[in-house]
Parts: sequence; C-alpha cells; structure tokens
Amino acid sequence: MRAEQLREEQDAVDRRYARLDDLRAQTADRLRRTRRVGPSGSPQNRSERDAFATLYEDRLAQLDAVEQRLTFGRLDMADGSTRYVGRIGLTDPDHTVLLTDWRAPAAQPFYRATAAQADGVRRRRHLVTRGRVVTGLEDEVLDLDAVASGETDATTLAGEGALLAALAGARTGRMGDIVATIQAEQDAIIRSDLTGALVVQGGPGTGKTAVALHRAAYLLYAHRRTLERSGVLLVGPSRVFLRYIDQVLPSLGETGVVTATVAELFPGVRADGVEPDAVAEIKGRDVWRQILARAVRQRQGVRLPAREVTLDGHLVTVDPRDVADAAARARRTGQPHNLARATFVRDMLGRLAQQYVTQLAFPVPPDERGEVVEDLRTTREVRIALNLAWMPLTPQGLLESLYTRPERLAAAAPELTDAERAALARPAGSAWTPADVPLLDEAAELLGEDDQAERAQAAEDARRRQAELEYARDVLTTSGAGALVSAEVLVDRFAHSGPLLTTAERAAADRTWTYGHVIVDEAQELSAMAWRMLVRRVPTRSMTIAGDLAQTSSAAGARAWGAMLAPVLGPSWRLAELTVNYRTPAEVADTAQEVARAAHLPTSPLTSARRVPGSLVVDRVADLTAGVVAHARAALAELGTNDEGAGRVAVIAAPARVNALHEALRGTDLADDLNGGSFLDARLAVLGPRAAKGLEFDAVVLAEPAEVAREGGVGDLYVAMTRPTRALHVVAAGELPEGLAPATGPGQSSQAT
Ligand SMILES: Nc1ncnc2c1ncn2[C@@H]1O[C@H](COP(=O)(O)OP(=O)(O)OP(=O)(O)O)[C@@H](O)[C@H]1O
Repeated sequence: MRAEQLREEQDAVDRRYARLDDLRAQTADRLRRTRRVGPSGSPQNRSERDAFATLYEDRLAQLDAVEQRLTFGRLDMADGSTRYVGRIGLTDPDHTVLLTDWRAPAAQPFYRATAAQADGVRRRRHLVTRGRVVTGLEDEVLDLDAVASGETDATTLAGEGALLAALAGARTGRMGDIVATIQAEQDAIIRSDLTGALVVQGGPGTGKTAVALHRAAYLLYAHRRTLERSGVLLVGPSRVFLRYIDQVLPSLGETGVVTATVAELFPGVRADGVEPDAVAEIKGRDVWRQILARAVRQRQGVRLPAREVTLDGHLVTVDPRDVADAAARARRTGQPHNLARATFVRDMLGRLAQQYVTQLAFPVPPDERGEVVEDLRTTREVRIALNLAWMPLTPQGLLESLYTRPERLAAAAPELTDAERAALARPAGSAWTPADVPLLDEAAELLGEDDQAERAQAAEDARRRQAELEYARDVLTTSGAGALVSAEVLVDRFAHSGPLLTTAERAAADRTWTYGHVIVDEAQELSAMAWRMLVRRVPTRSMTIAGDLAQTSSAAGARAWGAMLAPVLGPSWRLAELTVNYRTPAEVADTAQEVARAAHLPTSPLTSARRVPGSLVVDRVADLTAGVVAHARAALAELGTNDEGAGRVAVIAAPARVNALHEALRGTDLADDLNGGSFLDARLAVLGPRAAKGLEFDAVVLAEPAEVAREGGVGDLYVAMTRPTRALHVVAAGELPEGLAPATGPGQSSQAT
C-alpha cells in the first residue's frame, strides 16, 4: 500500500519537475534568442532587448530557486478533486493547474484545515522529498468517517512528522524557508491584512523571523500591483543577520525586497562608528524631536550686531530688528528651514532695497526695484550678512555642530542633564554611529529636501550614459555611420528608453522613498527616534513588526509595545502572539524561561514543540577556558559529519571574553573548524550574545552565564540560552545566575571536566 502510494506521488512530483524543466528550457531559449540580437540592433531595439533579457534572467533565477521541495503537499477534497501545493504555481500548456502556489487562497486549507473545521478537505498529505525523490508521505485524515470505514491507512495519521524532521535537521548557517510546514497560528499572521500595523510578539524560536519573511512573500503575491511599484522594506538588526536570512525570499520566488539595518537608512551616510550603549540610549529618546526643532530654530534669524553695507556709495544696514521680523515671517510659512530661508532672504532684500531707494534723489517705482534687489543679492557683504543670519544647513552639519559645540547643545537641549550632554560631545569629523542615523533623518525633515536621491540618480544616469556612449561608438565604427551622426546625439535619442533602475535600487538610494509595506525584525531593539524614521518611510502605516520584549538588549529599545509605538502609531496597531517554540528543546527553553522570569523580564508564554533528553548540560569547572574547549570539542563530535557540511556550534560569551576564547580555540585541534569566512559559515564560531541575536546553531557552549548577564543584562543571557536547536552546554567557573540551577530534574545532566 505504502510503496504504491510512494510510486503514485513520485509520478506526480516527476510531472511537476518535468514542467519546471520545460519552462526553464523555454525561458533559456528566449534569453538566448534575445541576446543574439547583436550590436547591429538600433538603440531602441537594444534597450528593448536589455529589458527582455533582464526579464528572462529574473524568471530563470526564479525557476532555479524553487528546485528544492517544489511540490510538498497534496489536498484531497471532499468533492473528489485533488490539488498539489508547492512553492510556485504551475499550469500545463493547456492551462490545467498542475501546482497551486502556497500563497493562493486554494492552498490555504493545507495550512489551516483541522478535523473540526475541515474546509472541504478530506485528507492532507505532506510529501517528503530529497532532491527530486519522494522519500516519505504523511497523511492527516480530516474526514473521520473515512478512517472508520478503513478507506484510508489510519497508521499514517501522525501530522507532525514533517515538522519535527525539519526542526531536527542540522543547521547550515543560513535560514531556510518553512513553506512546507507552516503552522496554523503562523499562517494566520502570514495572510493577515495588508493594511495597518501588525505586531508579532513571541518568545525565542517561535518563528517570528520565518513568519515575517513568508508574510513578505505572501503580500507581494496577493498585492503585487500595489507593492511592486512602491516596494517592500525589511529592516533587520545587523548585516550578518540579513545575510543569515537572505536565501529565504529567493527560495520563495521573491527577489525585490529591500533589506537594510537602521544604520543604512540614510543614503550617503555610513554609520559604522561605535559608542557606549548609554550614549546610544540618549540619542534614541523621543525628546530629540524637540531638541532638533529647537536647534534648527536657533539657526534662523540669528541676532547679530547691525552690519553696514555700501552699495554704489549708499549705506544700507542689516538691522537685527529687521532680521528678527523677517525670520518670524519666514517661520510662519511653516516650511522647512532651507526652503523658508528663501522667504527670509527675499524679505530682507526687499527691506534693504527700500533703504537704498529712499536715499536716491529720484523715485523708483516698486516694480522697477528688481535690479536693486539683484544688485544687493550679488553683493558679497550682503550675502555674508544674510547667511550669518540664516545659514543653509545640512543634516550632518546641524548634528555635528551640536556634538562639537557644547554651547549650542546646551541651548538646544535643556531637557538633557549636564552629564548627558557631556557624554554626547565628540571631536569634529568623528564617524557616524547607528544611533545618529534617525537623528540625521529627523534633521533632514526639519531642514527640507536634500538632493541626495537626485545626486544618486544623476550619478547612475552618468554611468549609464557613459556605457551607452561606448556602445554607440562601437555601433558607429562597425556600421560606418560615424560621418552621419555623433555618438552623443545617438545616445541622446535613446536616453530615456534605457532600462530603469529596479524599484529596490531606486528606493534604497532615496531617503524620501515611501514603501508599500515595511517589515521590522528584532523590532524590540529600535529606539523611539528610529520608529519615527521608519514610519516616515511608510505613510500608510502598513507594517509588520516582529519582536520579543524579553529579548531587548538595547538600552533605547522597547519595554512595552504600547509605550514605544504610541507616539508614531497611536492605538492603531494590532497584536498577534506566537506561542510555540520550534527551535530549542523544551529542557533548554524551560530553563531559559526560568532565568528570564527570575529577573522579571516580560516573557511571553512558550510551549516547546519537542523534547530532547540530555539537551541541557551544566558544567561547573575550575578552568573556564579548558572547560569551553572541552565542551566545544564534545559538541562538534556530536554533530558528526555529513556530506552537506551542515551543523554549527557557537561558543557564546560576554563580549570582553570573546577574543581570548577565540585565541584559545585557535591553539587547539579545533582551529580548522573556526575557519570558514564569516561566523555564519564556520562550523565553530565564537561570539557575543548580541551578535547571536536572531541566529541559531545546532549546539551552543555558553561560557560563564553570570558574566553575560552582568555585562549585557539578563535579556542577553536569555538570547544566548535560546540559540541552540539541539544542545546547550553551560560552562561556568563562577556562580550560576538565578534560575539556572545546576543539573536537577529530568532531561538535565551534569558532568565534571
Ligand atoms: N512552521 C515551522 N516549520 C518548520 N520550522 C519552523 C517553523 N516555524 C519556525 N521554524 C523554525 O524555528 C526556528 C526559529 O524560527 P525563527 O528564527 O523565525 O524564530 P524567532 O521567533 O524569530 O526567534 P528569535 O526571537 O529567537 O530570534 C527556525 O529554524 C525556523 O526555521
């Protein structure tokens, strides 16, 4: 019976791969033919050809990315029909549906149907494949009458097999998709409405990241018209994290999402400076909207002593009362600083022109004063005087002047204490830090539109024009038409028909780009000012906000969603909670929760999907380094070897200890395991808890937990303890933190080295 079912499913899977291969061959053929239209094509043809070539290349990449587990599910409906569910939708040449895209409404029962609410489904079947071979089946019969009548093999009722197999698999250093085993509570979030802000709160390992990524793919599918042009932005905590997840969306057939850290959201600024947490916390406070607004106002209509300027032998005075008056009027326009400045200058020039003409022996009608105004405008002293009164400002210039000139900061920021202001001081030209970015963005809003996006576009246009010029010269040389038309003229003729930048590229270069949807992961880390910046990127407030308040480590981060989001979203956000931990064995997760609760962290309820006896080892040692090396060796040995190079072990320690442990491990037989490029790629990595945020490893060796908690807070320890998928080795020479009692109870073991 089983062999027969396997054969039947193998046939079904083969047919779908055959169709995928056909589509690939067709697309590759079209691409080849498009490319064959060589340099003899007209420029218009060439632009068209490029556009088509890009189209086919993207399609080919998409078809290649869905190779693994193309078909993973089958629904047998009560009406006798059958549908297969897979990574993308496929139809026969005669338009019969072969495969239903997992995001289509017709696939929803695959994730949601239960015996109580069968949604027209009689049987749900998971197909387990390796490469293109079907290796297993798992049935859930939702029509219990059929089971009773023996129509279906009742022994195949275990629905969790595919999920548990996925959870137990060795990790590769890159996150995989969960499309074959999405659970109902996750599916509800993935398919939740596009409109409004949705907060996804859940403990460690509940799939927040996975759900956020699948939601991005779902939204792009269900609202392609809206989102393709405006784009989707995904904000993550670090570049390493973004690399960790960067395969997931392509494997779901989506490549157009812009990914960025908060530090990268101000085009033209590289925020790679570092600063103490306490300073970042000050910069993250909501009060900066008043501080910056005040700092800008203080640069408008600056009161200076009266200044006399001679024009053609006549004296005019830049009078502080006029300056104050004109500044007040300019401010009343409500425009940002650099735009209101034009109003101020116009007003002042009018006043100066008035002074000038009253000194003349003859009357000058108002409509003939333009020349006088123009003369004044181009007089150097007048320019200097007006500039001093209302300087054009850049966001960088404004912020730097606050950090480098204590008297300016004191005037702008009375809300801060002397000590806080002193902490912000730094030498001119210092590197920008991630916490500066939201402040620069706020300043840019107050100052008025900068031209960064235009400049980026101009640079791109220049680059493209150069390439087109070279191409045009080639064409002219080979066709002998050089005498008739210059390369420049030729390029001008097709200047606007070239391939445009993709939405993602244009969006990433433009500070004022507004996205159709923004997804934030590890959202608990964002400061109040960072939220203001993000919300500016999505005026519709269509957002997915995934995070866990118990894992907050940034001092500027969230302690409660309501308090953090109220200033930017008011009460208009909805909460969805994830409660099942899919990553960490129950033995480890339960202890981690005890540690977190002992420190009164706001933990979410958490049930673990599986138990792994012996997965928590607590070892009290005399020599910490020797203990860590021994446990890292044991953890690597437990991984064994496998042909795909999967399996990852991390040593997590307080940041101050990371280098020493790394050095110690390098001096042992484990040195080879440490090499592998970034720590995502190595079999063995040594890192601090914050670098480990959002990541996972097969086994974690946690060095000196009390020190991790002391240096970074219990939130950091909670993060570190919840990274492993199979085993946590706690190695401690000092005291253990509360909640992490040594080896008691079932499933825990203790050993001495
Ligand atoms: N439905 C599922 N099927 C298979 N694997 C799943 C499922 N849901 C989650 N996982 C796996 O559980 C692990 C944890 O998921 P994820 O990283 O998204 O959790 P998280 O809530 O973001 O965790 P953290 O808050 O600790 O960063 C990942 O390996 C993910 O692939």
